[in-house]
This record gives sequence, C-alpha cells and structure tokens, in this order.
Amino acid sequence: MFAARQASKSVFGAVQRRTFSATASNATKVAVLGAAGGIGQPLSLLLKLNPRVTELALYDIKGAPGVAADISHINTKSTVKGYEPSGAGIKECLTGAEIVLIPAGVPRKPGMTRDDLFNTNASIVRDLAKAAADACPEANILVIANPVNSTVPITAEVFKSKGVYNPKRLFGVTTLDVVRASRFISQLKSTDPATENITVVGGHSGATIVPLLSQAGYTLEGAERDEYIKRVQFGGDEVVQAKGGAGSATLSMAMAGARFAESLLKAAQGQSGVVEPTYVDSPLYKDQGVTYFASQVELGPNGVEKIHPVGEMSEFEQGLLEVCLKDLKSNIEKGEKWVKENMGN
Ligand SMILES: NC(=O)C1=CN([C@@H]2O[C@H](COP(=O)(O)OP(=O)(O)OC[C@H]3O[C@@H](n4cnc5c(N)ncnc54)[C@H](O)[C@@H]3O)[C@@H](O)[C@H]2O)C=CC1
Ligand SMILES: O=C([O-])CC(=O)C(=O)O
Repeated sequence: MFAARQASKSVFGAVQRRTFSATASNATKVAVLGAAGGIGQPLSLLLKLNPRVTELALYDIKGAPGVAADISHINTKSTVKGYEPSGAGIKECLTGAEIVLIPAGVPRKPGMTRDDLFNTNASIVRDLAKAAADACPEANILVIANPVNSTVPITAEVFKSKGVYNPKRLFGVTTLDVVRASRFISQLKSTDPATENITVVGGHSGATIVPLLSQAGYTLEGAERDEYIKRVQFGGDEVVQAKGGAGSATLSMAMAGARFAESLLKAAQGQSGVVEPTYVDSPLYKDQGVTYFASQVELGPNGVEKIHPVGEMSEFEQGLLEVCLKDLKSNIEKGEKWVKENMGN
C-alpha cells in the first residue's frame, strides 16, 4: 500500500503530471558512484526513499560502507551495500545495475569554470565508464560529474571503444537547470513553482544553458530578462560563491538527480509520456557538428524513446542558442579528443 501510494504521488510533486498504475514490484538495482560525496550522500538518501529502487549499491574511493550502513537503517524495503576499491569493489557494485548515477569528481571553487574541472574529472569519469561498460553494459548511465558537456562524450567514447555503446542509455543530467529555471520564474511571477516546468536546452555550463521562457508563455524584457537568464545560466556560480570554497550545489543537485532517476524508473516500469530534459547523443544539431544536446526527451523502457525538437523560440532565444551551439561544439570536441588520446588500458 505504502509503495503504491508513493509511486502514484511522486516525490517531486507536479513534475510528474500523469497518473501511474504500476507498482514498484520490479527488482531494480541502482548504483551511485561517488556516493560518499556532497551530492552522493543526499542522492543515496533520496534513492533509499524511492520504493521503485529495490537494491542500492554505493561506491566511492572512500567512505561508502559508512554511508551505506547509515542509510540501510531507514525503514524502506530496499537493500543497501557500500563498496570500496578493495574487496568486491566496483565490479560487484555495478553488476546487475539498471541505473548508474555518476556524481564522482571534484566540485568547483569560486573563480573556477566547470571546464577548469576537466583535467581532474575526465580521468575519473573515463575509469568509471570503463568499469560500467564491463560490468553493466546495458545500464542507463547518468553522468552528473562536470563538465557534463565533455564528460558525456568521454563516457560515450569509452563505451564505443568496448563495442557496447547504446546512445539511448547515456544521459547527462541537466535537470537542475530546469529546476532552477522553474523556481526562479516562480519567484518573479509569484506562481507556484511546482506548476512551472521551464524547458531548458543546450548543455550544462554558462552560455550553453538556454532557458526557453517563451514556450511557457512568459515574456520578460530588458534588465529583468537579462537578470533572469544570467541567474539560470550561472545559478551554479551563485551556490559556489555562497559556499565560499566548500564546494558547489549538492542538495538541490541530489533532488534533481533523484527526480531524473525516478523518471527513468517510471518509464522503465511502463509509464508512457515521461518527458525530461537531458543531454544526450542527439540528431538535432548534428549538421552543425554538435553531436550531444539537451532537449526534452521522452523516456521509455529502452532509455531514450524520442528526442523532441527544440520547438518555437523568440528571436532573443534564437540568439542565445547560436552562442550555445558554438561553445557546446568545442566542449564536445575537447572531451572526444582527450579520451581518444588517453583511453589507457
Ligand atoms: N550535473 C549537474 O547539474 C551538477 C554537477 N555537479 C558536479 O558533481 C560532481 C561532484 O560534486 P560533489 O558531490 O559536490 O563533490 P564531492 O567532492 O563532495 O564528492 C565527490 C565524491 O566523489 C568521490 N570520488 C572521487 N574520485 C572517485 C572515483 N574515481 N571513484 C569513485 N568516487 C570518486 C570522492 O571521494 C567524493 O566522495 C562535481 O564534478 C560537480 O561539479 C555538481 C552540481 C550539479
Ligand atoms: O556550478 C557547479 O559547478 C555545479 C553545477 O554544475 C551546478 O550547480 O549547476
């Protein structure tokens, strides 16, 4: 009863607009890599509260068994196990996983761009992608580690090198941009944030984040418009500065990651019409050399079901998109070039 009620209500409120009749009876293993970190811990907590998850596998280079022991006392049915590099390690953590979330990697400090994380996080994501390609090649891979614009192409190249790449199963998590865009417009318009769902397209850094307010029927002008766009594009910086060197968004990101995982699970368990914005291998701007792009994506049992076109845009939004595509292309090429030269063994 508890599970059925939770499943139809959704932890994330109005985001889930359709009713859902399936129960959480399917066995579903979800793995979190980087589970002891700022995002990893609250994300694991939210997944433990999700009745669709039956097995939670938590991996980190340090601290995951402690996080797992703590979370495992929560009185929901799923089992929880923590893994470290020694012992059973990452292979056992990943084997049988249907969803793998990757928040492993260093966060920004004030003054840094997401691209400044590239040198450290590229190799972390590459190595975790290799482990996933070996242990659970058919899992849905959800990349959170920044710079997402580049770490997703890196993951794709690793899967391709092992002959197991399925573009329908690889997602850059850009949900936080939509969460922010929706919250910030609700503050300006005094609306209920739970009823806002602003489409955000492009990628996940600065000018590559393109909110399409016009599609929600909103028109902002002048300074108000510029401030709104800047706040959505640089919402991450707002948190980085407020945390003063102690990291970047963790709690709101955990919510966004859990929302995306929940949407994938709902779609996998048979619900139709589940649409989330996400950064995927996309045909939309391939003719301009932009091979990955975030737009509204319908999810299904096989992962990506349908990539929706970007749709109508104002002239101003069209201008934002042009800047986005230029940056995105170079972020993608950087990731692909690096991983081809640094594939390792
Ligand atoms: N996609 C998005 O919207 C967002 C992405 N991020 C990104 O998420 C990443 C993580 O952020 P936080 O959790 O705040 O950082 P954190 O430093 O608090 O946690 C990262 C965790 O990853 C672990 N780790 C490092 N290397 C590992 C490896 N090889 N295998 C397994 N675990 C490993 C660390 O031990 C640590 O526990 C950062 O790159 C950050 O920029 C942050 C917010 C939003
Ligand atoms: O800003 C950062 O570095 C973390 C992030 O991606 C976000 O909060 O959107």
